[in-house]
Amino acid sequence: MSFTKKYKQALKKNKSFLCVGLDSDYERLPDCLKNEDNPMKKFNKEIIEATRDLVCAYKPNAAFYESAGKVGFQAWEVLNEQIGDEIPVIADVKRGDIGNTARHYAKSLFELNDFDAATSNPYMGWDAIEPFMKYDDRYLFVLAITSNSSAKDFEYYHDLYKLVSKKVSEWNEKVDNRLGLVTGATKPEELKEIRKICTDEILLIPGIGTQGGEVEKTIKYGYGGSNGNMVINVARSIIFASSGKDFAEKAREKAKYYKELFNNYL
Ligand SMILES: O=C(O)c1cc(=O)[nH]c(=O)n1[C@@H]1O[C@H](COP(=O)(O)O)[C@@H](O)[C@H]1O
Repeated sequence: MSFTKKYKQALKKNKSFLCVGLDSDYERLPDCLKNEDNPMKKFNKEIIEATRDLVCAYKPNAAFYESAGKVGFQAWEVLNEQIGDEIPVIADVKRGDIGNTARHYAKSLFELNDFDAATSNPYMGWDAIEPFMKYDDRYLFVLAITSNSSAKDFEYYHDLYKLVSKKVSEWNEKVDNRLGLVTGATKPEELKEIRKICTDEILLIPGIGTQGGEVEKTIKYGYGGSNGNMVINVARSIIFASSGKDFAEKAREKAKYYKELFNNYL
């Protein structure tokens, strides 16, 4: 099933714009898991089981898996299986490279690992994106305005984030609307501008929770098309809500809180 279809089904079933970020930092895993064969795998399993009816997507960020070495690679490889067929998985890898190399990134993410979507840095332009689009049921989220303070170094220059949004909207005509944008929740006014350009694209919106992003404005400005088209990511505030034995239970409570908070502003 395509990313878009899976996303829409999960949205409808769970009535939630929440995406749980599986940024399972090895150093922060609860002590009670330290004796497991693979603590990261077990942690993810518990978090997924505790939240799967509360989300429209999951977003694991590759950095946390790569930095854990073998344990991390093993945990990365089983994510799709652990999550199952009903919830889409966005591999946050921010890949962007010359076409020949990008082809291998796409193969790794969409063939070997079978993720539903990925993230990409658009700095190198269309030929860095095209190889991902050869997989005609997959989706790619392109960075437009990021949540960090140094976004100002490049992303505002000549309104670069708006140019990226315009390009994505243009490209979408040739790739059957399989490109979306990443727009940080810490920058709601820019999100509003992006939504004017990309009226129907799915927006991946990180930055709520630990980074202090704006919830009310995010929902107000981010909602697009007939069913909202937002994937609002929260990672640390949910998955590390407790470092005790009740970590999964507390993660569920937090996920429920965010799901309802988002829905209250609709
Ligand atoms: O592409 C992203 O997901 C992303 C873009 C951005 O502008 N800001 C941002 O925080 N992210 C990612 O979103 C997640 C945010 O995690 P928390 O701050 O713990 O909720 C991390 O995986 C970041 O790498």
